[in-house]
Amino acid sequence: MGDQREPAGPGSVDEVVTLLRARGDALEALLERAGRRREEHLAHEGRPGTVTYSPKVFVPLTRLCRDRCHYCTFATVPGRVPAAYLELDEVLGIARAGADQGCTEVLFTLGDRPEARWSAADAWLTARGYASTIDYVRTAAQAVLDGTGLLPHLNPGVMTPDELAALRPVAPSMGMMLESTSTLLVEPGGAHFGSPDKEPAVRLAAIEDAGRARVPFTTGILVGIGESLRDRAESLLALARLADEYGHVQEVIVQNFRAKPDTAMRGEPDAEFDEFVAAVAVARLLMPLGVTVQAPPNLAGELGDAGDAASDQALLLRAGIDDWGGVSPVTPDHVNPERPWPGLDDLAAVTGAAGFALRPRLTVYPRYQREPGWIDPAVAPAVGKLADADGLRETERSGARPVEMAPR
Ligand SMILES: O=c1nc2n(C[C@H](O)[C@H](O)[C@H](O)CO)c3cc(O)ccc3cc-2c(=O)[nH]1
Ligand SMILES: C[C@H]1O[C@@H](n2cnc3c(N)ncnc32)[C@H](O)[C@@H]1O
Ligand code: MET
Ligand code: SF4
Repeated sequence: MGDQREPAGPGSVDEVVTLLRARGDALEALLERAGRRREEHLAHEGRPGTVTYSPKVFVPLTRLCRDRCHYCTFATVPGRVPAAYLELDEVLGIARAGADQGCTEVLFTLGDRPEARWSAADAWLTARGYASTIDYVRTAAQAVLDGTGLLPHLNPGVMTPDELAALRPVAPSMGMMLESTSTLLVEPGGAHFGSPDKEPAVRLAAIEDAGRARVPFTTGILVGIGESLRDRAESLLALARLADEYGHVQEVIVQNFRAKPDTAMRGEPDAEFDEFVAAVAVARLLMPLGVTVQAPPNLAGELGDAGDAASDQALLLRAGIDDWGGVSPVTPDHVNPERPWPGLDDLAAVTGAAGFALRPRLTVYPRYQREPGWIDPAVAPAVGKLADADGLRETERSGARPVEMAPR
């Protein structure tokens, strides 16, 4: 993987900020550059003309969390949930429903270390003999592997080196968003005030630890949480450096937080989306070849307006994404529950109209399957059973239909 880094262009923070500001003709030029870089990336990976997604189910193992991110509606209090954690049979029920629909991924997304804050979480774990939330994640992921053959992707927040090592045999990939390198956000009034796990130094160190542990890793940034353009530039540069140094960053998610209607950007929805699209394009330019750039399709467009979603999705494709992330025929996006998944036919149509074939993939990307040392021997057979010859997922077996490609 070592030689994949080419000078992708913008080097200094100032240059990156200028690109993030691009609008009008400058934005058009940026999108074209990013599109060319995506073609280069896909050729480098041996899958030209292919945009992927992961057919998945979402397992919100616990919605209790020790952090208090101001944008998060996922985290809640013990009184509002039937139990602190899902039981193993509930997890398996969700995974089996996914298997029936051709899914290959079980996404474990959960609150960070809730036992450090909530006695209900601590009591639940203790009663069942688990030492920590991460210990229970390991058991639940193993149960999914054994019971369904689906592949766990683990997104449990900050992990220590010991925890990464413990989880590696039960999941071919893990992830954690950097969110932002902005230290101001952790100060009073900031979106991360009261969230010790969102301290930028802690997050950067955890992503680095995942690299040392050789865990194929998903990370990314959240756009529009009060960070400045300079913060955004520094965040993307930091991720590019980590990807370059350790080679473990399989994908970078650029996720848009949509500011609520009563905040500063009210009345400028297009400007807001252009700003997000510029961030996507800049991510593509900065990342080494081999790093997928992902944007979720369900956060595009005005809620309930299919045409608007389709045109926003088309813009994301122009900005250089090559993946839509996890899409579920079974479970909602529990992090953004008001935003339903697009139908696969619609997503295939948008992707096809842009000149790409939409293909299902596994949680772990093909290059980590090809190169030795990335996937733990304990979980490698489960990956092998689901993978096509090229390391993606066979289209027929996933329930997704092949798409006619429009001329480019
Ligand atoms: O449905 C979602 N999937 C999310 N995913 C899942 C992602 O779309 C896929 O699981 C990965 O691409 C692996 O296939 C994340 C995965 C990570 O590792 C880190 C953050 C996220 C964030 C989300 C999210 O907000 N909603
Ligand atoms: C799982 C990931 O989802 C993102 N996340 C959390 N809350 C929101 C929201 N309201 N809108 C968009 N993304 C969000 C964070 O980046 C987290 O790491
Ligand atoms: C629901 S948020 C995703 C997982 C973890 N709590 C984090 O913020 O990183
Ligand atoms: S750490 Fe994750 S689950 Fe917890 S409040 Fe923040 S975004 Fe929500």
